[in-house]
Amino acid sequence: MARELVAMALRFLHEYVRASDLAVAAAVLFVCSAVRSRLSSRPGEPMLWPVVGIIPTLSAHIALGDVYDWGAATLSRCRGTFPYRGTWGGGSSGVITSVPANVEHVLKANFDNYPKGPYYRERFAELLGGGIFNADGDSWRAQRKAASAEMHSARFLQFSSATIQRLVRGRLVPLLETLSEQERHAVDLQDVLLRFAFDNICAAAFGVEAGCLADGLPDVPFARAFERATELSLTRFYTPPLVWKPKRLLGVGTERALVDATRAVREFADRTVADRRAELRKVGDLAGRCDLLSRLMSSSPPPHPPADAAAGYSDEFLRDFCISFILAGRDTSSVALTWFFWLLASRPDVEARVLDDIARAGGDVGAMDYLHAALTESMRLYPPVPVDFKEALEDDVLPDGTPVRARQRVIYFTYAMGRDKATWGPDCLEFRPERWLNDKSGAFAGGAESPYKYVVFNAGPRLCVGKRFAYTQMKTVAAAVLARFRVEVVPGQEVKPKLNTTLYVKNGLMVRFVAREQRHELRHPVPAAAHLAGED
Ligand code: HEM
Repeated sequence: MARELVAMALRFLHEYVRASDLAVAAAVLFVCSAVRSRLSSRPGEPMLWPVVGIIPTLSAHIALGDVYDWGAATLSRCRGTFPYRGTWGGGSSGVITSVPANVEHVLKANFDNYPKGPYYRERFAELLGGGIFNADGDSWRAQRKAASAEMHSARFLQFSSATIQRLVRGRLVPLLETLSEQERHAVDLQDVLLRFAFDNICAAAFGVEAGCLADGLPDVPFARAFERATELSLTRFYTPPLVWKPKRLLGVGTERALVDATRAVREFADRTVADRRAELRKVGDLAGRCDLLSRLMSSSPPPHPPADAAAGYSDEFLRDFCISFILAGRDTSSVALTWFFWLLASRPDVEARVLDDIARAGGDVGAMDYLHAALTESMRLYPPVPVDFKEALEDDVLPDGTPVRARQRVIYFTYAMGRDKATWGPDCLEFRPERWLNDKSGAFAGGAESPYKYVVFNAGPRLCVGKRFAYTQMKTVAAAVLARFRVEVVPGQEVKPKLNTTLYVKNGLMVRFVAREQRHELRHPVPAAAHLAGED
C-alpha cells in the first residue's frame, strides 16, 4: 500500500510539477522558516537560519576577522545568553553564555550534569587517549588527584621553578642577548615563547630536553608533530562529522595526517616511558628525579582502572597523562605572555610600575604583586582559552532561566566575560592592573573576586592544575626579559587574535629587544617554595 502511494506521488510530481515550481516551493519554505526563526528569537539574538543554523552568521564574522568581538557584543545585547544551532551533519546545539551565575552552575553547582562529554572526547581521542583533559568520572578524579598531589608538592615546586630559571638564564636570555646585538634584528616573540614553553613543560612533565630553544632555533620533529596533531584534532570541531568521519574510516586527507602526527607524538611519549622504566630497573628507584612522570612512577596509584595497585600505573596511562600535560602547558602561557608584552609596549606607565615591582622584589617572583596583577589583567582582556564548553547529561535550566536539553552544550565565552561592562565597570576595555590590587597595601587582591567572573583558568573542581606553575613561569620570564630589555613592537603589523581554541596572535608578534642601560638584576634565582604558594 505504502509503495503504491509513493509511486502515485512520484507519477504526480513527474507529470504536473516542474523543477522551477520545486525551486519556488523550496524558497518559500526557506523564507517562512527563516521568518519563524526570527520571530521566535529574542531581540539581539543572532539569526538561526533554516538547516544551517548559526553557521552563515558565524562564517561571515570569521571572514571579517571579528568573531570574538561580535560574540561579546551579541552577548551583551541579549543579556549574556543566546541559543545556537549549527546543524551541518553534526547536530551541535546548545547555548552560549557569559553570565557568571550560569558558569558557576555548570562548573560547580551542577558539576555532575556537565562533563566534558563524548563530543569533546571523540575529537581528541587519537591525541589525548584517556588523558586528564579527555577524561570524566572516576578516571578524571583519579588523574586529578594524582596530578594535584604531585604538582603542589614542595619538591615539584622547587624543581619546576629551578627548571624555569635554568631555561630562562641558560637559553632564553642568551638568545635575546645575541638578537639584541644584531642591528635591526626582529623576531617573532610568540614563536620564541612557544619554544620556551615547550622545552619547559617537557622538562617538568617528562624530565627530557626538547631542545626547541637550542642555538639556531632548530626544527624539532616531536614539537612539530605535536603542533600538527593538535591543529588536525581541532579541525574536527568545525568540519561536519559527515565529512571527517568517512575520511577517518578510509584513512585519507587530514585524518590520515592526524594518524601520522599522533603516531609520532605517541612514539616519543612511549619511548620516554620505556626509557624511564629501564632506568628504574637499572638503578632501583627514581628518587633523584623530580619530573611528573618519575614522581608518578614512584608513587602508589589509586585503585582506579589505569592502574594496577601492585604494578603501578600502566604505560598507556603514563603516556596519555604526559601528553595531556604538554597540551595544557605549552601554548597557554606563551600566548598569555605575548599579549602581555604587546599591551605593555603601549603603556609605558604600567611598564614603569612593573620595573619598580621587579626591583623591589629583589628577584623573588612570589613577591611581585604588581607584575602578578598586570598578567592577570592582560589575561582578562586576552584569555589564552577564549571559549570553553561542557555537555549536559540531562535536561536542565540555567540560573538565568535558559533551558538546556540533554546532550546540548553550554559554551561559556571567557573572552566576552572579561570585557563585560556589568562585571568590570565602564573601563572594562582598559588595561588597568590596579583593579587587582588592594588600594591600601598594594598587595594582589584577586582572590576577592568571584572565581566565576574570571574563568581564565576555569573554576570549580576542574580548575587548571597548572595555574601556580603557569604564574611562576610567566612571572619569571617577564621579570627576566623586562629587567634586561625594552621590548619594542615592530610598527605597522596587524595584531589580532587567531580563531582557535588557544588565543594566538594571528600572525605572531614581531619585536626587537633593546638592551637596557640600567639593569633591574634578579638577585635570587630560585624563589622559595613558600613564596610560590600564591593564590590558587
Ligand atoms: C596561562 C596559562 C594557563 C591557562 C590560562 C590555563 C587554563 C586552563 C583552563 C581554562 C582549563 C580548563 C580546560 C577544560 O575545560 O578542560 C585548564 C585545565 C588544565 N590545565 Fe591549565 N592553563 C594554563 C597553564 C597550564 C599549565 C602550565 C599546566 C601544566 C603544567 C596546565 C595544566 C592543566 C591541566 C592538567 C588541566 C586539566 C584539569 C582538569 O581537567 O581537572 N595548565 N587550564
